[in-house]
Amino acid sequence: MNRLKQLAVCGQSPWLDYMKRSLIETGGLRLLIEQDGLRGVTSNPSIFEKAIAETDDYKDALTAFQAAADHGISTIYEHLVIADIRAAADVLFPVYEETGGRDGYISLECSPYLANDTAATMAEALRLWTAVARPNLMVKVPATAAGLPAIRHLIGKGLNINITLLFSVGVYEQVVEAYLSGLEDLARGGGDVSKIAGVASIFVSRIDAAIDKRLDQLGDKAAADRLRGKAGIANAKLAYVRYKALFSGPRWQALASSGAQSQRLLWASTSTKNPDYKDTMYVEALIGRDTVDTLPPATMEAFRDHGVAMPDAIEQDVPGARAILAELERLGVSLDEVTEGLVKDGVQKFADAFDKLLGAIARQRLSMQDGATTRQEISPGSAEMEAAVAKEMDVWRKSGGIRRLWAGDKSLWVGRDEDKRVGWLDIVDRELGDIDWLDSFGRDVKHRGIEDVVLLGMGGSSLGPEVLSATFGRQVGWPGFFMLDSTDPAQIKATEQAVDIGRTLFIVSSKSGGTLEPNIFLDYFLERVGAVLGKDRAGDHFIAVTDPGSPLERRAKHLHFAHVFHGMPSIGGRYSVLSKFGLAPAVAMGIDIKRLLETTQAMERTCGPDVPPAENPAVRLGVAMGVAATHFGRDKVTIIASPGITDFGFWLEQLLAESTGKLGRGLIPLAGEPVTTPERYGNDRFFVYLELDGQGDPAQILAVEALERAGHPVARIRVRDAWHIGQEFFRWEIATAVAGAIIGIDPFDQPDVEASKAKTTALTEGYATSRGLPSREPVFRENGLALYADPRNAAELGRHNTLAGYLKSHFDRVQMGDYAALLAYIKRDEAHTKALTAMRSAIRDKTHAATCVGFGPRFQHSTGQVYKGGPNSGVFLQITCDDPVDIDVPGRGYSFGVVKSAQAQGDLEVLEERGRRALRVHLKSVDAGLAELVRAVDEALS
Ligand SMILES: O=C(CO)[C@@H](O)[C@H](O)[C@H](O)[C@H](O)COP(=O)(O)O
Ligand SMILES: O=C[C@H](O)COP(=O)(O)O
Repeated sequence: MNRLKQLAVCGQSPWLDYMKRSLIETGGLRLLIEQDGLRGVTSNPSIFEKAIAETDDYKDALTAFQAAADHGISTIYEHLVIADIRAAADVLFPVYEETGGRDGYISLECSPYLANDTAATMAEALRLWTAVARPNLMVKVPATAAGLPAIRHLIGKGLNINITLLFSVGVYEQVVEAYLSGLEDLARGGGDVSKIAGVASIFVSRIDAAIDKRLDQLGDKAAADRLRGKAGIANAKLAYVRYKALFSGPRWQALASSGAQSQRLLWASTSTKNPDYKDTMYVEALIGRDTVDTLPPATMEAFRDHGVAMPDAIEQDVPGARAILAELERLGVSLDEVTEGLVKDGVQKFADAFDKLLGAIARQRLSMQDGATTRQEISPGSAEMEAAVAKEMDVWRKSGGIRRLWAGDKSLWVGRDEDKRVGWLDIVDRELGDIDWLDSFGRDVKHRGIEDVVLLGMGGSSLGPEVLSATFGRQVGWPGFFMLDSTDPAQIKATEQAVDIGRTLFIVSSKSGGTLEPNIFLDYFLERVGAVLGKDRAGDHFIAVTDPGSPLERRAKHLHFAHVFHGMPSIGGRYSVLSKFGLAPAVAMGIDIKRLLETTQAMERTCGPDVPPAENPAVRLGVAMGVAATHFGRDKVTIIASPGITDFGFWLEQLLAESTGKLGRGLIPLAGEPVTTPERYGNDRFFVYLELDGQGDPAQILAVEALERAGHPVARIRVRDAWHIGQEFFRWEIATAVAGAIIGIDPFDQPDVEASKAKTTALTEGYATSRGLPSREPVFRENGLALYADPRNAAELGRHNTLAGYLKSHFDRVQMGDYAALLAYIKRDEAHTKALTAMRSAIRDKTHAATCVGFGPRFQHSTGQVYKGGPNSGVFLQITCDDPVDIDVPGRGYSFGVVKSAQAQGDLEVLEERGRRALRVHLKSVDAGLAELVRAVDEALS
C-alpha cells in the first residue's frame, strides 16, 4: 500500500503544505488526492511568495488582469491568490463532501502585517472568507496575543479557522478555549456548530532548530547530544495529551452533541531542517488518530518512498517526552522563552516573505506599464551614504513604515495630531468620485465667455495652480490664467492691466479663509469689477476655494459668489493641489482633470501602503533625502527642473521647506539656482533633477551627469508628459512625509508661517489706527541704498565706509554648510529675477554656499518656514524698495505698499528674534537700486 495512504489508516489526514497555480492546472493536485490519499492543502505567505515570485505560473493571469485596468498591489495579489484558493477548494470539494466536512480544506492566511491587530485581523478574515466564498476554506489566524480574541470572534461568526504560528502548549490551551467559546457563541446566536471545522497548527521543526542552537551553546556536549532534535516532538506529544483532555468532559460533550467537530491538531513545519536528521522524522513520530500532518512536497515524497507508519506513534513514551522537556528546563533552556521568540520570529518571517511577494508583484506591475508611472533613479553619491540609506530602508521595511504612514500613525512623526492631517493620501480617489460638480463648473466658465482667470491666494493655495498653468500652457478656447500672490503695488497693477476686468473670473483661494493677502486682494478686485459691471453683479465674477465654515466662505456667501468649493480640513495647504485647491482652477483653465487624476492614480498605487520600501519610489526618495540631511549634512535640496516644468520647483520648495523646517531641523530646498560645475558646490547638497521628457536642457543634463560622477547624491525623475505632473505632486508629498519622519518633526504644521502672519496683521492693524509703522535708523546709506540691521547684527558686521564693505562683512559670515538667501520684497518679473539670479550665482561661486531667492511676501508662505524655524544656517539679505505708485486697500485704512512694508518688517523681526544673520537693504528706486546692489555684491565678493 502507498505509504502515504497508511497515514489515513492510522487516523491521520495528510495535507499538502504547498501551492502554486500549475499544481492545479496540470491536474497534479487531483492526482495527489487520488493516488496518495491527500486530504487537504495549506498555504502561507512564504509558499505564495515562492509560487508568484519564483515561477512563471502567474504571468499570463497578471498580464490579463492589468490589461483590463491598472490595479494596486494588494488587489493584484488577492486576485491571483483567491483564484488559486477557489480552484484548489473546488478540487478538494469531493473530499470535503466524502468526509462530511472533516477534511478537504484549503487554508489561506490573513496578512502577516495584521498579526498584532485584532480588529484588522477580524476584518481581513471576514473579507477573505466572503471573497473566496467556499465552505471548505480555512482562514489562517496566528496564535498571537492579538490573534486569540479574533479567533473566538471569527469562529463565533461561522468561519473555519486554522490557527497558525502555534508553538507552546500553554498557548494551545488558550486556542482551544477560543475555539470552544467561539462555538458556544455561534450556538447562542442560533448558528450551526456542525458546519465549523478548525485546526490548531503546532510548528514542530522550528522548535528543534531553536533549541538545538541553544544546546550547542551550553558547553555540555553529552547533554546536547542526548537532547538534540527531541524537543519539537516532545512538545507535540504533550499537546496531543492536552487535545485528548480538552476535547472530552461535559463542556465539550454539550457542543459535540450539537454536531461540533473537535479542533484537530495539525503538525506544521514538518520538514527536517538539520540534514543529519532523517527526512521523515517529524512525520513518523507524529502519527496519531484525529490529527492532520501538512507536508511540503519533498517530505511527502520522502515518506512515500521510505516512510514508516507506526499507528499512535504520538502516544508512545509520553513520560520520556516530559523528561526531555524537564531536562531542558534544568539546563536553563526555557521552552516558554523559545516558543515566545518563535512566534515573534514567525510573524516577522511571514512578513518578510509577504514583503518579497508584494515587491515582486510591484516590479511585475511596473514592467507591464510602459512608462505609465514616471521613473526615478537615485545615485547615492558615496558608498557610506548608500549603506546608510540601505540601513534606514530596512528599518522602514521591518517597521512597516509605509503602512503606518498610510494609516496616519502619528507615532511615525512626533505624535501630535498628524493622524488628522493625512486626507491627501486618498484625495485622488475622492475627487474622481466628485468630478461631475467640477466639470459642470468648467462648462459654466466656458458658457459665460470668461477671458481670463485670476487666482488670488498665497502659498499652498496658489503654487499648485501656478504649476498646472505653466505645465499645460493655455488651453485652446479656454481662459488665460494669472496668479497674484504679491502685495507689491506694481505687481497688482500689472495683473490688473493684463486682464479684461469685466470678462475675468477671480478665484479667491484660502484654506483658512483668514489669510490677509487673499482677503485684501478680494477687497481690491471686488471694487474694480464693481466699477466696471456694477456693484450688484461683482460677486458673480468671483469664486472661492476654502475650508468649510471659514471666514472667506462667509464673505463669499454674503457677496453672492458664483461658486464656493470646499477643501478638506484634513489636508494642509501645501498638500492640497490634488484637491479642489488645484482642481477648481485647473477646470477653469480647461485642463482635463479626469485624465490628470487618473494618471495620478497610477502613482498613488505605485507608492501605496502595500508597496514595500525597495519598490516604493516615494519611500526611497524620502529615505534618501532624510538620511542625506540627518547623517551627512546634505540638507540643501537643490531642485533642477527642465524647461516645461520649471515652476514645479517652486511648489516643491514650499512642500519641503514648510513640512520639514522646524524645531531647528529641516531640509533647505532651493529652486531656480543656475547649475554649475561640481567643484563650486559644497558637500551639503542633495540634487533633484526633474526632466520633462523631450524637453531636457542639454546643459542641465551634462551638469547633472557631472554631479553624479563627482559623488554628489542625485535623484533623477523623468516626467513623461504634462499629464504626469500630478504623479510628481503625489510622489513628493509621500516622500516629504517620509523624510519628515526621519528628521523627527511634524510635517503637517507651519508654526513660523503663522507667527509671521500674526506679526503682519498686528503691524497693519496698528498702522490703520496710528497711520505709521515703527521705523528704524539705517546703519549706512549710499547711492540711494540704505542698510538696516538690529544691534546684534550691526555689531557683528562692524563699521564700513562702503556698501560693498558691509556686504562683504555680511557674506563673510557664511560658513561651510550655511546657505545664503535673498528675500526681495519687489515685483516678481523677469528682469528682477535675472538680477537676483546674478547675485545668487556670484555668492554661490565665491562662498560655495547654497543660495535661495524668495520674493516677498510670497516666500513667507513657503520657504519662510524653514528660514525661521529650521537650522540656524541661513545668512539673509532682505531687499525692500520704495513704491512710487501705491494702491489703497478699499475700506481698510492702509495701502498695499504699507502691507508689504509691514510684511518685510515683521519677517525681519522674526528672523532677528530667532538669532539669524540678517541684513536689510532698502532701494529708493527698485531698478537702479538693484543694478547698484548687483555691482556692490560683485565687489564685496571679489
Ligand atoms: O498552514 C500551515 C500551518 O497551518 C503551514 O503552511 C505552515 O505555515 C508551514 O508548515 C510552516 O510555515 C512551514 O514551516 P517551516 O518548514 O518553514 O519551518
Ligand atoms: O500655504 C498657505 C498659505 O499660508 C495660505 O494659507 P491659506 O490657504 O489658509 O490662505
